Amino acid sequence: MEKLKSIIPDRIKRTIEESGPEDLPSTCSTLLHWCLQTPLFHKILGELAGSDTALCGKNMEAALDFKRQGNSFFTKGDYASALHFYSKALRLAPIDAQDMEKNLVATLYVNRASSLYKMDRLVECLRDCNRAIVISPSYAKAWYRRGVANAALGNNHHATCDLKISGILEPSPSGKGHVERELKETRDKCRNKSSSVVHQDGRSQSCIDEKPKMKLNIVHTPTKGRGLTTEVDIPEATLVHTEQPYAMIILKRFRDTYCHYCFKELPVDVNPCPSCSIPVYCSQDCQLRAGGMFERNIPKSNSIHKSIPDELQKHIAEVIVTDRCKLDDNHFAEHRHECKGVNWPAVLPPDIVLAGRILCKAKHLADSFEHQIALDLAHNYAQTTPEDKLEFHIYAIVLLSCLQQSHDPKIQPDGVLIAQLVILISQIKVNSMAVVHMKSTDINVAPGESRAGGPSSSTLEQIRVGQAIYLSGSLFNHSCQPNVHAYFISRTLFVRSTKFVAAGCTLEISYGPQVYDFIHICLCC
Ligand SMILES: C[S@@+](CC[C@H](N)C(=O)[O-])C[C@H]1O[C@@H](n2cnc3c(N)ncnc32)[C@H](O)[C@@H]1O
Repeated sequence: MEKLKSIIPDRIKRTIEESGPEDLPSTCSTLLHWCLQTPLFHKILGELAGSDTALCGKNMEAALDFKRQGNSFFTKGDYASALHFYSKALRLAPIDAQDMEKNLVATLYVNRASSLYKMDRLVECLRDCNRAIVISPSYAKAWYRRGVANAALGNNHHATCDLKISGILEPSPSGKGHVERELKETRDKCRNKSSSVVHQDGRSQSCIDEKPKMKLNIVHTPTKGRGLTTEVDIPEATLVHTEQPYAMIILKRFRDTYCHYCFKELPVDVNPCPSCSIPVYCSQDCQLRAGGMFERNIPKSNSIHKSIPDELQKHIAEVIVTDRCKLDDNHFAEHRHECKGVNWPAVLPPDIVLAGRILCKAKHLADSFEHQIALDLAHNYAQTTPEDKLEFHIYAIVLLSCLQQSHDPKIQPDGVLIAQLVILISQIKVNSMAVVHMKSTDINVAPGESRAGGPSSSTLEQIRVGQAIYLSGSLFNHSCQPNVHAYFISRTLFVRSTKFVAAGCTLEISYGPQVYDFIHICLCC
């Protein structure tokens, strides 16, 4: 990109660097025209959006190689390393690929479930069994592993059903004998103990249902543009605002450790995107919310095996449904347009990929690219540095061209659309919030000094996991002596008062220690 920037003719650079918002359709159109005639632009576009250079797609050979390494560690009893390699294989395995006669992804989930079982991670083991069963409901080994894990958890009724199904589906006589023995043991245990059901999906219910009781009003302030107030007095520690993001993106360095949808730390049984190798999620639920439903030929439970009795068919249907979340019709799957295996979603800066998400969401809501994509947010394009103006232009053209090539050929980059995208990028710079999560790390001091059975102390660290646009939340202005504090739980923004705020006072957060791109006005500064 730097190379492309360096060969832009000076006269085009100058008009862009001196441009105001009203000049954008013309400057964007001029730069687009130059790009389209420049071989380097087409080369860059080919690398970012071309299918022959796509590195972020699925890769059967690499997946099989990781699977072999996983199997080798499993055989040696190194279950943590086996789990690591099965997860790597899952990230690359094509969803419909067969490995011998079984679906490769389902096999990998069962192999990983076996490692998790050995590591005594039974809830995670059950989740992986469920994932395998959703993909291959007639996979005897998946039902067997599920039965054994349920038995270990004391879910005796589920264990018995799982093992009975496994026994019916298992083709080999020795395998059937093995299942029979396990079933007998489980039945014996059932006789001696009462059954307790341990939650199988391990998804925690959200504890974030608190809603603010007041309405926020938009006011025009003399020095800071629009701001927010309320008509009532606000006691200290009152929740004044909650909001879901309009669009959100994880930062590059947290791609392997945090869920790309809910931004929580990843569990050991990560869920990869079924269609590309970039995002990983903490659950099937998050994966579906981010990527939408990938239609596959999942057999109806009653067609799995004719000799399975009705009560077990019911059990199969319940298991298959466990991992499906309900999405409303208007739900926008924010990663869907990015998962074609091409490189741009992994390579372009998060700000720009976020702009792509907003653009595609606007298209999804309006069902067209012809409608305005601009959001009702402040921007400061006029005050932007000349270098940034040039950069916004280049990225806007590159992003639109990538989307046209890899997502929707109906997108036609022209001066007007590119100008809207340049403004959108400026709005993201001014309004996007750093999504910060707290992480506690246990610290053990010298061995003799630590308390028995636990760490001697822990530190609480703020981790900036991602970046998001909250349409109302971005109306909070900055103060060095703020009266409200913004924090995040998963994707939700919460704003709470830190002191008593009298009715009519503007509610202001601290944007944090940074170099502000506006003339910073505070009573205290
Ligand atoms: C996230 S927006 C806040 C909402 C904005 N005032 C509006 O009208 O949409 C950030 C912008 O608000 C203005 N702003 C916020 N706090 C300010 C402050 N303490 N001093 C001056 N301008 C401020 C700046 O223009 C800044 O770029």
